[in-house]
Amino acid sequence: MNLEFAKMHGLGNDFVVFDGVRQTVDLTPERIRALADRRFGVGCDQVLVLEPSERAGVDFAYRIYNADGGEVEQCGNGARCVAAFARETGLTDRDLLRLTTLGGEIEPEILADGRVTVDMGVPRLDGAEIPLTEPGEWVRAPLAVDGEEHRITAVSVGNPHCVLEVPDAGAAPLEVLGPALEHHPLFPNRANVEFVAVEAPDRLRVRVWERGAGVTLACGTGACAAVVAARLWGRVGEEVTVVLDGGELVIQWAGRGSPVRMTGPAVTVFRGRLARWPDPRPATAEKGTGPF
Ligand SMILES: N[C@H](CCC[C@H](N)C(=O)O)C(=O)O
Repeated sequence: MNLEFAKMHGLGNDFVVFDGVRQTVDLTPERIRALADRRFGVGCDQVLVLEPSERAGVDFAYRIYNADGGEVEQCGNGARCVAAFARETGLTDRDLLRLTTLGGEIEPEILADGRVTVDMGVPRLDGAEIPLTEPGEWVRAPLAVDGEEHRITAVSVGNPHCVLEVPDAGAAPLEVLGPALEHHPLFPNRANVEFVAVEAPDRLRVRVWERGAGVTLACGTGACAAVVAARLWGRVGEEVTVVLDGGELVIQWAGRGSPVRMTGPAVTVFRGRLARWPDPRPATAEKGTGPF
Protein backbone atom coordinates (compact mmCIF):
# COMPACT_ATOMS: atom_id res chain seq x y z
CA MET A 1 0.00 0.00 0.00
CA ASN A 2 1.32 3.43 -0.86
CA LEU A 3 -1.42 5.94 -0.10
CA GLU A 4 0.00 9.44 0.42
CA PHE A 5 -1.70 12.00 2.65
CA ALA A 6 -1.09 15.40 4.23
CA LYS A 7 -1.80 16.18 7.89
CA MET A 8 -3.17 19.73 8.01
CA HIS A 9 -5.14 22.04 10.27
CA GLY A 10 -7.11 25.24 10.30
CA LEU A 11 -6.69 26.79 13.78
CA GLY A 12 -6.22 23.34 15.32
CA ASN A 13 -9.26 21.78 13.59
CA ASP A 14 -7.22 19.02 12.03
CA PHE A 15 -7.47 16.90 8.92
CA VAL A 16 -6.06 13.98 6.99
CA VAL A 17 -6.10 15.19 3.37
CA PHE A 18 -5.94 12.83 0.38
CA ASP A 19 -5.29 13.55 -3.30
CA GLY A 20 -8.06 11.49 -4.88
CA VAL A 21 -7.12 12.80 -8.35
CA ARG A 22 -3.75 11.12 -8.80
CA GLN A 23 -4.45 8.16 -6.50
CA THR A 24 -7.43 5.93 -5.74
CA VAL A 25 -8.68 6.47 -2.19
CA ASP A 26 -11.07 3.69 -1.21
CA LEU A 27 -12.64 4.97 2.02
CA THR A 28 -15.26 3.22 4.16
CA PRO A 29 -16.82 4.50 7.43
CA GLU A 30 -14.71 1.96 9.34
CA ARG A 31 -11.48 3.10 7.65
CA ILE A 32 -12.35 6.77 8.31
CA ARG A 33 -12.99 6.11 12.02
CA ALA A 34 -9.70 4.19 12.28
CA LEU A 35 -7.76 6.94 10.43
CA ALA A 36 -9.25 9.60 12.74
CA ASP A 37 -8.36 7.65 15.90
CA ARG A 38 -5.62 9.56 17.77
CA ARG A 39 -4.01 6.35 19.11
CA PHE A 40 -4.60 3.63 16.53
CA GLY A 41 -4.64 5.86 13.45
CA VAL A 42 -3.25 9.20 12.24
CA GLY A 43 -5.73 11.23 14.30
CA CYS A 44 -7.97 14.02 12.94
CA ASP A 45 -11.37 15.71 13.26
CA GLN A 46 -12.19 15.15 9.58
CA VAL A 47 -10.85 13.28 6.54
CA LEU A 48 -10.88 15.36 3.33
CA VAL A 49 -10.52 14.18 -0.28
CA LEU A 50 -10.14 16.12 -3.54
CA GLU A 51 -11.53 14.22 -6.52
CA PRO A 52 -11.91 15.04 -10.23
CA SER A 53 -15.06 16.94 -11.18
CA GLU A 54 -16.79 16.68 -14.57
CA ARG A 55 -18.76 19.87 -13.91
CA ALA A 56 -17.77 22.77 -16.19
CA GLY A 57 -15.91 25.55 -14.40
CA VAL A 58 -15.30 23.40 -11.33
CA ASP A 59 -11.76 22.39 -10.40
CA PHE A 60 -12.42 19.52 -7.98
CA ALA A 61 -15.06 17.71 -6.02
CA TYR A 62 -14.31 18.24 -2.32
CA ARG A 63 -15.51 15.43 -0.05
CA ILE A 64 -15.70 15.68 3.73
CA TYR A 65 -15.94 12.88 6.30
CA ASN A 66 -16.32 13.39 10.06
CA ALA A 67 -14.28 11.38 12.57
CA ASP A 68 -17.41 9.24 13.21
CA GLY A 69 -17.19 8.05 9.58
CA GLY A 70 -20.15 10.02 8.21
CA GLU A 71 -19.92 12.04 4.97
CA VAL A 72 -21.13 15.64 5.35
CA GLU A 73 -21.95 18.66 3.23
CA GLN A 74 -19.36 21.28 4.14
CA CYS A 75 -16.20 22.07 6.10
CA GLY A 76 -14.89 25.64 6.17
CA ASN A 77 -11.48 25.14 7.78
CA GLY A 78 -11.06 22.16 5.47
CA ALA A 79 -11.87 24.27 2.40
CA ARG A 80 -8.92 26.53 3.18
CA CYS A 81 -6.68 23.49 3.71
CA VAL A 82 -7.62 21.61 0.53
CA ALA A 83 -7.04 24.79 -1.51
CA ALA A 84 -3.56 25.17 0.00
CA PHE A 85 -2.99 21.42 -0.51
CA ALA A 86 -3.95 21.61 -4.21
CA ARG A 87 -1.55 24.50 -4.71
CA GLU A 88 1.33 22.97 -2.68
CA THR A 89 1.10 19.57 -4.38
CA GLY A 90 0.74 20.95 -7.91
CA LEU A 91 -2.83 19.80 -8.43
CA THR A 92 -3.37 23.37 -9.60
CA ASP A 93 -1.25 26.42 -10.38
CA ARG A 94 -4.08 28.88 -9.64
CA ASP A 95 -4.86 30.71 -6.41
CA LEU A 96 -8.64 30.87 -7.00
CA LEU A 97 -10.44 27.53 -7.10
CA ARG A 98 -14.05 26.42 -7.49
CA LEU A 99 -15.01 23.32 -5.52
CA THR A 100 -18.22 21.32 -5.37
CA THR A 101 -19.38 19.80 -2.10
CA LEU A 102 -22.57 18.04 -1.05
CA GLY A 103 -23.59 21.41 0.44
CA GLY A 104 -23.04 23.52 -2.69
CA GLU A 105 -20.21 25.21 -4.59
CA ILE A 106 -17.55 27.28 -2.80
CA GLU A 107 -14.60 29.39 -3.99
CA PRO A 108 -11.42 29.37 -1.91
CA GLU A 109 -8.74 31.89 -2.86
CA ILE A 110 -5.15 31.81 -1.62
CA LEU A 111 -4.02 35.30 -0.56
CA ALA A 112 -0.53 36.78 -0.89
CA ASP A 113 0.02 36.43 2.89
CA GLY A 114 -0.75 32.69 2.76
CA ARG A 115 -4.16 32.96 4.36
CA VAL A 116 -7.12 31.63 2.40
CA THR A 117 -10.43 33.42 1.90
CA VAL A 118 -13.52 31.40 0.98
CA ASP A 119 -16.89 32.49 -0.39
CA MET A 120 -19.03 29.98 1.51
CA GLY A 121 -22.23 30.82 -0.37
CA VAL A 122 -25.49 32.31 0.89
CA PRO A 123 -26.49 30.96 4.34
CA ARG A 124 -29.92 29.35 4.55
CA LEU A 125 -32.39 30.08 7.34
CA ASP A 126 -35.57 28.29 6.35
CA GLY A 127 -36.34 25.14 8.33
CA ALA A 128 -36.75 23.07 5.19
CA GLU A 129 -33.21 23.95 4.09
CA ILE A 130 -31.35 23.49 7.37
CA PRO A 131 -33.04 20.92 7.64
CA LEU A 132 -35.37 21.07 10.62
CA THR A 133 -38.45 18.96 11.32
CA GLU A 134 -40.35 22.27 11.74
CA PRO A 135 -40.98 24.94 9.03
CA GLY A 136 -39.97 28.59 9.04
CA GLU A 137 -37.03 30.48 10.50
CA TRP A 138 -35.71 29.71 13.96
CA VAL A 139 -34.02 32.89 15.25
CA ARG A 140 -33.75 32.98 19.05
CA ALA A 141 -36.58 30.44 19.05
CA PRO A 142 -37.43 28.60 22.29
CA LEU A 143 -36.41 24.94 22.37
CA ALA A 144 -36.78 22.56 25.31
CA VAL A 145 -33.70 20.42 25.92
CA ASP A 146 -33.78 17.92 28.80
CA GLY A 147 -36.41 19.99 30.61
CA GLU A 148 -34.59 23.31 30.19
CA GLU A 149 -35.61 26.02 27.69
CA HIS A 150 -32.93 27.44 25.39
CA ARG A 151 -33.12 30.12 22.68
CA ILE A 152 -31.62 28.70 19.49
CA THR A 153 -30.88 30.10 16.03
CA ALA A 154 -30.72 27.57 13.17
CA VAL A 155 -28.44 28.32 10.22
CA SER A 156 -27.19 26.24 7.29
CA VAL A 157 -23.85 27.00 5.64
CA GLY A 158 -24.36 23.88 3.56
CA ASN A 159 -24.27 21.97 6.85
CA PRO A 160 -26.66 22.41 9.81
CA HIS A 161 -25.85 24.63 12.81
CA CYS A 162 -27.61 25.37 16.10
CA VAL A 163 -26.36 28.67 17.57
CA LEU A 164 -26.91 29.83 21.16
CA GLU A 165 -25.86 33.09 22.84
CA VAL A 166 -24.11 32.58 26.20
CA PRO A 167 -22.62 35.14 28.61
CA ASP A 168 -19.28 33.29 28.81
CA ALA A 169 -18.27 30.87 26.02
CA GLY A 170 -15.44 29.50 28.20
CA ALA A 171 -17.99 28.37 30.79
CA ALA A 172 -20.47 26.91 28.26
CA PRO A 173 -21.52 23.30 28.95
CA LEU A 174 -20.28 21.95 25.57
CA GLU A 175 -19.97 18.31 26.62
CA VAL A 176 -23.54 18.22 27.97
CA LEU A 177 -25.59 20.63 25.86
CA GLY A 178 -23.53 19.96 22.72
CA PRO A 179 -24.53 16.32 22.20
CA ALA A 180 -28.08 16.98 23.49
CA LEU A 181 -28.59 19.57 20.74
CA GLU A 182 -26.57 17.65 18.11
CA HIS A 183 -29.04 14.79 18.49
CA HIS A 184 -32.19 16.84 19.20
CA PRO A 185 -35.23 15.62 17.17
CA LEU A 186 -35.58 19.13 15.67
CA PHE A 187 -32.46 18.31 13.57
CA PRO A 188 -33.21 15.18 11.48
CA ASN A 189 -29.62 15.19 10.15
CA ARG A 190 -28.21 16.24 13.55
CA ALA A 191 -26.42 19.59 13.97
CA ASN A 192 -23.19 21.38 14.83
CA VAL A 193 -23.62 23.49 17.99
CA GLU A 194 -22.04 26.92 18.56
CA PHE A 195 -21.90 28.73 21.93
CA VAL A 196 -21.45 32.45 21.21
CA ALA A 197 -20.48 35.31 23.52
CA VAL A 198 -20.78 38.77 21.92
CA GLU A 199 -17.70 40.75 23.02
CA ALA A 200 -18.16 43.74 20.68
CA PRO A 201 -20.03 44.63 17.45
CA ASP A 202 -16.97 43.29 15.57
CA ARG A 203 -15.88 40.46 17.88
CA LEU A 204 -17.36 37.13 18.98
CA ARG A 205 -15.92 34.45 21.27
CA VAL A 206 -17.18 31.07 20.01
CA ARG A 207 -16.76 27.49 21.19
CA VAL A 208 -18.06 24.55 19.14
CA TRP A 209 -19.41 21.04 19.60
CA GLU A 210 -19.21 19.57 16.10
CA ARG A 211 -21.57 16.98 14.67
CA GLY A 212 -19.63 13.77 14.26
CA ALA A 213 -16.46 15.07 15.92
CA GLY A 214 -17.30 16.56 19.33
CA VAL A 215 -15.42 19.56 20.75
CA THR A 216 -13.01 20.96 18.15
CA LEU A 217 -10.56 23.86 18.49
CA ALA A 218 -12.19 25.66 15.59
CA CYS A 219 -15.03 25.29 13.09
CA GLY A 220 -15.11 27.42 9.94
CA THR A 221 -18.75 26.87 9.05
CA GLY A 222 -19.53 27.27 12.76
CA ALA A 223 -17.83 30.67 12.82
CA CYS A 224 -19.88 31.66 9.75
CA ALA A 225 -23.11 30.44 11.38
CA ALA A 226 -22.25 32.33 14.58
CA VAL A 227 -21.79 35.63 12.71
CA VAL A 228 -24.99 35.12 10.69
CA ALA A 229 -26.92 34.46 13.90
CA ALA A 230 -25.37 37.39 15.81
CA ARG A 231 -26.15 39.70 12.87
CA LEU A 232 -29.76 38.49 12.83
CA TRP A 233 -29.85 39.29 16.58
CA GLY A 234 -28.70 42.83 15.67
CA ARG A 235 -25.51 42.48 17.73
CA VAL A 236 -22.69 42.68 15.14
CA GLY A 237 -21.76 44.51 11.94
CA GLU A 238 -20.66 43.25 8.51
CA GLU A 239 -17.12 42.22 9.44
CA VAL A 240 -16.48 40.22 12.60
CA THR A 241 -13.41 38.63 14.18
CA VAL A 242 -14.41 35.26 15.59
CA VAL A 243 -12.15 34.12 18.43
CA LEU A 244 -12.14 30.31 18.63
CA ASP A 245 -10.12 28.12 20.98
CA GLY A 246 -7.51 27.57 18.24
CA GLY A 247 -7.30 31.17 16.98
CA GLU A 248 -9.13 33.81 14.96
CA LEU A 249 -11.14 33.87 11.72
CA VAL A 250 -12.46 36.97 9.94
CA ILE A 251 -16.04 36.54 8.78
CA GLN A 252 -17.88 38.98 6.49
CA TRP A 253 -21.61 38.94 5.85
CA ALA A 254 -23.59 41.87 4.39
CA GLY A 255 -26.94 40.39 5.46
CA ARG A 256 -29.80 38.29 4.10
CA GLY A 257 -29.29 37.08 0.53
CA SER A 258 -25.55 37.81 0.61
CA PRO A 259 -22.78 35.20 0.63
CA VAL A 260 -20.75 34.74 3.82
CA ARG A 261 -16.98 35.00 3.45
CA MET A 262 -14.41 33.42 5.78
CA THR A 263 -10.68 34.23 5.92
CA GLY A 264 -8.03 32.41 7.91
CA PRO A 265 -4.92 30.19 7.90
CA ALA A 266 -4.28 26.73 6.46
CA VAL A 267 -1.28 24.80 7.76
CA THR A 268 0.44 21.65 6.49
CA VAL A 269 2.11 19.93 9.46
CA PHE A 270 3.50 16.86 7.71
CA ARG A 271 3.04 14.54 4.76
CA GLY A 272 2.92 10.80 5.13
CA ARG A 273 2.32 7.47 3.48
CA LEU A 274 -0.13 4.89 4.83
CA ALA A 275 1.59 1.52 5.22
CA ARG A 276 -1.85 -0.07 5.68
CA TRP A 277 -5.37 0.91 6.67
CA PRO A 278 -5.22 1.43 10.47
CA ASP A 279 -6.83 -1.20 12.70
CA PRO A 280 -10.09 -0.28 14.44
CA ARG A 281 -9.86 0.59 18.14
CA PRO A 282 -10.59 -2.57 20.18
CA ALA A 283 -13.72 -2.42 22.35
CA THR A 284 -11.50 -2.85 25.40
CA ALA A 285 -9.60 0.40 24.68
CA GLU A 286 -11.21 3.21 26.60
CA LYS A 287 -11.85 6.32 24.49
CA GLY A 288 -10.08 9.36 25.77
CA THR A 289 -7.15 7.76 27.61
CA GLY A 290 -4.46 10.41 27.74
CA PRO A 291 -4.78 13.95 26.36
CA PHE A 292 -7.06 12.99 23.46
N1 LIG B 1 -18.69 18.61 11.74
C1 LIG B 1 -19.17 19.30 10.53
C2 LIG B 1 -18.17 19.12 9.37
C3 LIG B 1 -16.85 19.84 9.62
C4 LIG B 1 -17.04 21.32 9.79
C5 LIG B 1 -15.89 22.10 10.43
N2 LIG B 1 -14.71 21.37 10.75
C6 LIG B 1 -15.60 23.39 9.65
O1 LIG B 1 -14.45 23.85 9.68
O2 LIG B 1 -16.57 23.93 9.07
C7 LIG B 1 -20.55 18.72 10.13
O3 LIG B 1 -20.85 17.59 10.54
O4 LIG B 1 -21.28 19.43 9.41
